[in-house]
Amino acid sequence: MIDPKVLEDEFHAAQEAVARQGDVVRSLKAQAKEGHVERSAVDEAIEMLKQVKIDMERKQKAYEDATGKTAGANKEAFRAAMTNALERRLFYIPSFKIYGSVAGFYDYGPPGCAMKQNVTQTWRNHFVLEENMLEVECPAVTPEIVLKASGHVDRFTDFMVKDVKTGDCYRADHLLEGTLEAALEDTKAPLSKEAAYEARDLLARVGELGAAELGAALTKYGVKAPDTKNDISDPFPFNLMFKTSIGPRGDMVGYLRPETAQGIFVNFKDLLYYNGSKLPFAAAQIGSSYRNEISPRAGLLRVREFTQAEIEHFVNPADKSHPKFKSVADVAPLLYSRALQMGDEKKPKRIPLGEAVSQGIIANETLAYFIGRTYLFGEKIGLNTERIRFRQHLQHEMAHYAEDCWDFEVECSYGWVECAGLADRSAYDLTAHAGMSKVELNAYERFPEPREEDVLTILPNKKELGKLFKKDAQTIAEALEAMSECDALEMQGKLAAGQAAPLKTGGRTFEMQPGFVEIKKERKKLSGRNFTPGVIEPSFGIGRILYCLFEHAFYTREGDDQRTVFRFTPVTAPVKCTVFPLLQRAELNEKAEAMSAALTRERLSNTVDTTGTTVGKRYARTDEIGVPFAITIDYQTLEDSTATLRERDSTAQVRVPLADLPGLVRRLTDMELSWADVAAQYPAQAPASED
Ligand SMILES: Nc1ncnc2c1ncn2[C@@H]1O[C@H](COP(=O)(O)OP(=O)(O)OP(=O)(O)O)[C@@H](O)[C@H]1O
Repeated sequence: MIDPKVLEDEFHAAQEAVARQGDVVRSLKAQAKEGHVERSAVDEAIEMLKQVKIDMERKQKAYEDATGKTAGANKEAFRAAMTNALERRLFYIPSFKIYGSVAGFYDYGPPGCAMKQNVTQTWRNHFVLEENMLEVECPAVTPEIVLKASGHVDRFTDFMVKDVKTGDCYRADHLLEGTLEAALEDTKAPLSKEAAYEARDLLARVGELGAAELGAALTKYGVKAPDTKNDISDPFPFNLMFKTSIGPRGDMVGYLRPETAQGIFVNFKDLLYYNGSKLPFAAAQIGSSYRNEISPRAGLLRVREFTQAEIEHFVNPADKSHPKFKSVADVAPLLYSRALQMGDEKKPKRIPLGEAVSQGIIANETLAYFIGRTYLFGEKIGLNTERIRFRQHLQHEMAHYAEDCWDFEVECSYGWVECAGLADRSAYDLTAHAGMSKVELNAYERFPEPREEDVLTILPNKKELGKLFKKDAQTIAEALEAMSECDALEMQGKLAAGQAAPLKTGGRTFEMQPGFVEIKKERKKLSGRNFTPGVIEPSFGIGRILYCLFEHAFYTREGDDQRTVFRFTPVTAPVKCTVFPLLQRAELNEKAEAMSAALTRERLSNTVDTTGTTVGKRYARTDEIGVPFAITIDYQTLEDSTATLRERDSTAQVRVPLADLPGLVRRLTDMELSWADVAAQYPAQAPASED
């Protein structure tokens, strides 16, 4: 195998050749304009540019195939150029900027807001509308008991280390990961075979290391504070939730929710009733979540307040088929299954979802259905489907109750980023909330035929309870009857051994003695059963998706003056159309305003640019925020009521009657029509110079 370093060097050399040839083309073009060189010299140089580009792409691919990474050095330059465009055009802005900003918080500016809204609305249409999901909106401030039940109060922690001199905080696992990756990639001082094996093994387990093991590893690999190279403290757990108090007395602890899902679980009983007590059904929530991330650094990818879009699809655990699975059975996303991750090649593979389920790669149809729908959603909003994959959690990455988990990962300059998690969480969440709230969170299933089964019965001895507990007896009897099977059997065990057993209800604890309650299993004929539904949870982060979309859409236009463009799909583009009066003349401006009003009536966001600068500059400005279509009003418009319509990516133009334009742009935006359809229907217009 060729040394990846050699491949990387070859790729960089090819990149430089492209840049040099780009300069040659630009200079020849300028000279040709002045008549100093023949046009054929420009064409020859452009042909040459194409060749060196093909060579560069081949070398980039060879490097990426050999290392599984996105080609390195230009990543930072690409990201810097893109974030520059995003921040300059106010897609997003560090929050509280005039006060020096606070890490992990961003404001969306006008185009950012519009895009976020478009992505969220597309998500709602694609999932909520399509599946008839029950959408809810719950408060972000959540009382402690809810998050105690879900496990967040005790376990929603990351290990943190501090710079011993400056007190700066870092995520311990991220520091270790960075150090291990650098050690494994270091071609100047390569690790021995054994050391590389150990480092790789540790890297795969970083997320599950306890404090002691993590601390030992940080010491062994000599990890220092990245900014100062000072020593770091031992790792210690840090809970990521923002704590607050509810009410003026300040004695009720609350947290800002770290995910929107819990709001759905606590409403399960009412939602099931709303759905006619029928399963399966799904509920969804879109809203802000809050995590006090230890060291948020990667822009929108890791922030402290972000929008989540979550689905909880409740199913009978005995039947996880999905009625619409057929519609995605032939969809073949890149699947990075456990087996492929452990295999020699370590590469994902396109596998039709029907096959993935029948071969047991994905645990069940419902989970696979959502994987398919997520893939189609990514495609719809304009993510590059070659840079989308679904990575299955390794066994040790999954919570003990989870049956199968896949991350929807999107490749960007930071590597593969988790943009959504899709998990079969079994009945864990509802069981946890039923246990804490003492409210039954069950569904009922009627059997096709009655059947005989062992059934648990709980018979409180009301006479005995009344004598001892007086007015509390009724509450105690009800709490006994509402016990889960697991709690009841535990109590039965204690009472049978002649011991007392505690019963917690309404914030108090009562001691149950033998004889207070009879707990037994009886054989009964049943026509149905109560059960705790399982849940399949697709959980999306809108900000991460948006960021990846920015990266996939950003490019610098061929050759000439390196204009930056976002090739957003019309569905997600922040503004759908710009209207330009060719020159600053009242009669042209008037027509432009009328066109803008007509577009607005079609619910198409649009702007009129009357700045009077060259058309080329105005096109460049709209390309830079990804506006897909532009209408130019010129003197011919005054004569024959037509205008030019330009498409951003091809820069092609057609001449269209004014009356047709709003409807046409509407259909293009809804992707009912392609640009090829439009070009076939209307006469081409020789493009005005874009210089
Ligand atoms: N700090 C964050 N900033 C932005 N989006 C986030 C953040 N944390 C989670 N998300 C989004 O919410 C989705 C679901 O949350 P989940 O709890 O599964 O994330 P996670 O596994 O904790 O993420 P990570 O491991 O990257 O911290 C993620 O796939 C991601 O898109």
